[in-house]
Amino acid sequence: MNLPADHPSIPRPKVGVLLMNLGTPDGPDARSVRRYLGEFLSDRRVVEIPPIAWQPILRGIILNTRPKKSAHAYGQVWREDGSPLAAITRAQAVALEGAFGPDVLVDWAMRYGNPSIASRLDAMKAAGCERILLAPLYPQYCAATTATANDKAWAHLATLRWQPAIRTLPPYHDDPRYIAALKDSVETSLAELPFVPDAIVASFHGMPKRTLELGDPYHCHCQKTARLLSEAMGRELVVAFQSRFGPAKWLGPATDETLVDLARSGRRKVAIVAPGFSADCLETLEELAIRGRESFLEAGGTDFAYLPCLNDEPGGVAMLRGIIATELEGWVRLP
Ligand SMILES: C=CC1=C(C)c2cc3[nH]c(cc4nc(cc5[nH]c(cc1n2)c(C)c5CCC(=O)O)C(CCC(=O)O)=C4C)c(C)c3C=C
Ligand SMILES: [Fe+2]
Ligand SMILES: [Fe+2]
Repeated sequence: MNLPADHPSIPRPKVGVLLMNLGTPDGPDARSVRRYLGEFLSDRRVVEIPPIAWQPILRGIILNTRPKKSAHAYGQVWREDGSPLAAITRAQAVALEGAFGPDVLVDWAMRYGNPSIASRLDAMKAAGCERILLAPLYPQYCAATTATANDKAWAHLATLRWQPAIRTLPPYHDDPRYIAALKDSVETSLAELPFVPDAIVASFHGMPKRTLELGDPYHCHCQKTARLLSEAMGRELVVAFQSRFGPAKWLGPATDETLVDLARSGRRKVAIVAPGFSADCLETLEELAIRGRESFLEAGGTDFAYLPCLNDEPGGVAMLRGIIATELEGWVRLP
């Protein structure tokens, strides 16, 4: 007798879905930020300078100057339930609990800091998960984000005698469900504004230009997301790249300079959205919504609005449910 693979009499092992995001300090204080930045900026996927040259600069200069400044910035956006990035990623995991049926556990982890990827993989194994979907929550693939999150999981799996089966969530920069969720979210936010923007900026996190030249698809993925979102909305979007770090040449145009140029060229009412971030975080809430606003208004702009990320809003959660369900095919019977 040949039973179909999804026959109800065939027992199914438990499945884990691990949402992974970048990471964040444990507190908005210089000590915690120093520990976090030390781990983050020592990752060779993030700073591609040989350690012999980079570590003295990192330990001797950056970790002695940046933590105080960054801690102040984190303090401006910290919430009762912690760092926005961690709190929102946790809320996304909670919102997805039960979404794939009783045999699928959903949990979350951070590439740097806590909760660590290793500790959550261990918890999933202890709960009986024999199959795990690693889900780096980056719509656009970048070696400095997607690949390093997966690397960290592989490194832990390398220590296990009995490994679970593993799949990874591919980048979803051009998935129609992601583009539709972005369009709905942006249009809903725009409808609530007290002004009609002259320009809408789509700001993506930057990266060194050299990584594009070395073949990282991140820049192309960002451009494609922006094009598809612009087509879906039937409106022009101004693409820019934020969060420049260090002296090397980064992808451009830079968001801060773009905002100033827009104000000076007479586009005085601007809305800005950050489609590359699945959750609001320091880079959106402080760099865009606070500092971006200041520099735009100082340059002569009159109205500025930061439009939130998809976060744990129903549209964003439904999109995550859809793209994750696609990857679970054959592993679970979806409710
Ligand atoms: C969304 C994609 C991201 C890419 C690509 C990325 C690349 C990248 N980032 C740095 C340096 C820093 N990034 C920082 C914060 C930060 N970066 C991302 C996402 C991407 N980074 C997020 C979501 C966050 C926010 C974290 C939070 O806690 O809210 C910071 C730390 C903040 C600070 O001290 O100002 C640094 C530094 C590099 C070098 C890089 C290279 C490819
Ligand atoms: Fe970053
Ligand atoms: Fe920043």
